[in-house]
Amino acid sequence: MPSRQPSSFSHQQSTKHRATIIFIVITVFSSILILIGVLYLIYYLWYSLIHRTRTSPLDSSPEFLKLHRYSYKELNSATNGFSDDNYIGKGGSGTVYRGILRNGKLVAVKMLDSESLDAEREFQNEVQILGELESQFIVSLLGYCVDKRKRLVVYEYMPNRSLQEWLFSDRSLNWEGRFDILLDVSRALEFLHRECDPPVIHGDVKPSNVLLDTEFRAKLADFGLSKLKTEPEFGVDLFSQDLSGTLAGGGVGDSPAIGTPLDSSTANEVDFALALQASSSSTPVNNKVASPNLKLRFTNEKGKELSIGNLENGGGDDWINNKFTNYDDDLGLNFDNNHIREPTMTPSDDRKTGKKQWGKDWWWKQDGSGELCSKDYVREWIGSQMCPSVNPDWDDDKNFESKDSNENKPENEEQTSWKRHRKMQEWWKEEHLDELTKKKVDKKKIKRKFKLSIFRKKRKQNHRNNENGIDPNTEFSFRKNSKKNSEDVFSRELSSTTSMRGTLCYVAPEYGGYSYLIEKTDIYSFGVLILVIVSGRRPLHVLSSPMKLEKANLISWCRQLAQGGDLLELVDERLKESEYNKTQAILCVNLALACLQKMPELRPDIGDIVKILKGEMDLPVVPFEFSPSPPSKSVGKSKSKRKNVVE
Ligand SMILES: Nc1ncnc2c1ncn2[C@@H]1O[C@H](COP(=O)(O)OP(=O)(O)OP(=O)(O)O)[C@@H](O)[C@H]1O
Repeated sequence: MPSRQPSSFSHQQSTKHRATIIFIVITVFSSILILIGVLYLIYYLWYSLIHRTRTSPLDSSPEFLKLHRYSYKELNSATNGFSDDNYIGKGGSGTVYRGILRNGKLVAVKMLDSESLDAEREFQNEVQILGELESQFIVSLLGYCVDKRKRLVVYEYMPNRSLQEWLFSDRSLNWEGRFDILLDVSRALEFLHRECDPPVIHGDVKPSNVLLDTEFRAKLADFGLSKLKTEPEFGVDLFSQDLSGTLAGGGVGDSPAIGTPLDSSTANEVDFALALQASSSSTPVNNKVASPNLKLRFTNEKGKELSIGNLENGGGDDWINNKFTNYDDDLGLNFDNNHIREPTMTPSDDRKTGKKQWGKDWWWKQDGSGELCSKDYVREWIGSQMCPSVNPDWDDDKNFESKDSNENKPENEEQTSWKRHRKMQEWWKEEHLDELTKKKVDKKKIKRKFKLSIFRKKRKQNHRNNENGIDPNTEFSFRKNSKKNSEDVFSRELSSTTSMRGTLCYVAPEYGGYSYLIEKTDIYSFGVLILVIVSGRRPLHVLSSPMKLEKANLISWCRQLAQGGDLLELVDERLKESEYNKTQAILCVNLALACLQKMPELRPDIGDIVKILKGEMDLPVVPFEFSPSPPSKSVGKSKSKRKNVVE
């Protein structure tokens, strides 16, 4: 009996021990489970939070719902991992690849540059606007992909790529093909301006945005910069707002020819963006005039500096030179210094005439010997972008003020340069502050828009690109992250501005940064497109001899010819090798002249353009500034429209 007691005790002990172990195990397990649950919950909350911020706000918008949403995996396999073999081209906002979807459909996939805010905006624009459009003249948007930070858009594939690739290469388009393309683009614009409600302004009409299908019918693409014409913009009449009562005679009918020099009081009223185009007026200038505010410098073959012109305001040239020395390279312009001679007109001559020449009439010099070159063109344009009153970078200059005031000390090169820079600012203030105030521009907003530093950075990058052998025959596109590869004509970022849109030479003069984008802005670009299609060359293109510099600016050259030359001189030499429709070519050039008028309201509207191209309507009266006969009011009032067609 006594021997049983210890055994029962040990049994009790072991049961208790087991229970403790089970309890501990259960506690540990449940704690682990609870911990895992809590961690999962935290992860889930974190993930959904992150996921939500990465989802495009447009995801729930009706346009998105209508469009097909592709997965990144799907597009990745369609393009074979975005392989080089499928690479089509690079634009200002992304890279385009050819792809084959699972259903066998051929598509073009554009991968937007993910780092850029502009890319996000362009993505939303493209999807919201293009996603809504259905027309045989507009490239179809098939779908999109949003994957974390990646943004992709899927378009119908256009086998013959862009018009640019046909116009500026060895391949050639015959006259009929070119004319049909013009008609198609005009119908695309007619659809956008007249059939869409609200109207859509494309904002970037140019050859690389005209895509060609198998039959070489054209479709307008790239709505990244496009804009819906919103309510407050209806009826906005930019020019009558700003210029009425300031131009001689006040009304349009009595206003001077667009190209006629204005006196200094009226010149202040002209939109500073006129300089953007540098599309000089057709009015010949009898005196060779350098921009009174720019001393122009070139280097001859031996590296010796040629100095052209003087500075009324004392400087700015070094600054401009330092900053933009390579722009002629960037534009692919070769200079034959023999063409560059000293202008005979000095600033004092300029004062005598009482006319401000800046931004006007400076490109083309009547006697053909004092032409300025594209460097000046770019300088003038750049100058127009550098609004000192609103550009934070100009403030740096204050640092040099003390140095400037210390006149006893000899100036070093840097000081001289900055002094000129400051004078340039003052001049700019003088020239443009009025306009800015008149337009009630929110200066803070503009300050953000004119980020010179970004421009400088980009300029350096572009220069590097140039050194790396990238084709310098380029168009300047006001877009971010332009890194097209060497086989492609690439766009270049000049500003981070949100409203500065379009492509240099194609953008209308009134649209210089912050004015309204209106239908007539597209009409201007269409005018440039006509000339480019007819001539088969870029709007700004300087070749070494035998082409003279006066022909470098296509628009100016066309305006010159309109005043007494043969418009058919503009026609692409490749077309001249065989028969082409000369009547149609003349009609096109005259139509271009009408579209290129500086006053937007004088440009024909797209409905009329389509009718004119179809032969259903006569050309409008050619602006008397382009008339071969001396400008007179009676010409403008001529009853016979056809008589005014320049031939
Ligand atoms: N749907 C398409 N089908 C075939 N090729 C296309 C299509 N879309 C674009 N491409 C090609 O890809 C190139 C790049 O197009 P993208 O629209 O990105 O830039 P871009 O129009 O050349 O320049 P930017 O964006 O600066 O205006 C075009 O020049 C064109 O040749």
